Amino acid sequence: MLLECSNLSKSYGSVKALDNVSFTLEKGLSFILGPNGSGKTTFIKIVSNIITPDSGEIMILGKHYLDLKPSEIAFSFEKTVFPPSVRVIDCLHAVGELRGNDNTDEIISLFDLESVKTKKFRELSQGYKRRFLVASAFVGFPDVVFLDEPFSNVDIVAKKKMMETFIELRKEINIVVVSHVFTNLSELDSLVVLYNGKVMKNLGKDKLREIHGFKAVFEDGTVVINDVEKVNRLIFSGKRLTSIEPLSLERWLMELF
Ligand SMILES: Nc1ncnc2c1ncn2[C@@H]1O[C@H](COP(=O)(O)OP(=O)(O)OP(=O)(O)O)[C@@H](O)[C@H]1O
Repeated sequence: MLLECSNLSKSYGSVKALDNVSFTLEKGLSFILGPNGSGKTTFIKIVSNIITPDSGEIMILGKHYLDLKPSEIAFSFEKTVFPPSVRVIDCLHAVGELRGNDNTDEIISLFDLESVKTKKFRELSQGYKRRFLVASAFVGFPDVVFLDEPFSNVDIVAKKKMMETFIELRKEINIVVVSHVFTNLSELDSLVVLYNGKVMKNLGKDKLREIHGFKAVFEDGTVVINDVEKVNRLIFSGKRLTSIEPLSLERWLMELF
């Protein structure tokens, strides 16, 4: 197991941003998903020690989360700003030195930063800034990387490439993506869905692969998911079936809300 979060709570005044949240993440590639205001940022701020929880515990790779060293855990935040005049390549080298393993060249190649490596942070487009911030978390190949909204401002081609890179890297590095957008859900090793500060779903690899089937909609608005007997019963009771369509993991997720 990669991460165990137990009874985690954090309130801002009367707002319960995380309300007694417990979940587990498997090693590999995981997503923590949720709509705006569900508590995702609060969680990543706690893990990165920016804020302290009111109660609860997080264990990562068998250690208390605050006991992990910079060579073991890394973060990419949505709103991180690097010094504007620092060059991409110099910044990645500095991170590599800090983590005791400077594999900047490999990172530049993995995240397609070759064309901008000599540019200064302020010269990067929003999409390249995001790619650079995400890439910087992987320098030195820490044991686990937390990525806050890694796909924001990234075009669809770069997003696809980034996701392929995550899928490739997960054999060596545990990756936790915190996001309100999702992709390739069936390839994940675990998924947590947060909603209003609570865990709505926590699924591992096997369950994620199981979510497929069908969705039947009846004329009176009744929706039946993956229940052939119920569909038969409703048809026998005289209800008219208006549509039946395949159910994907993405559709299943949307049905939750
Ligand atoms: N510093 C703060 N002070 C007061 N309330 C806060 C603060 N930070 C977050 N909140 C509230 O806590 C709740 C959870 O916020 P959080 O930012 O963790 O959600 P989120 O899932 O990351 O949302 P988003 O996707 O919009 O970034 C929201 O109701 C938010 O308004």
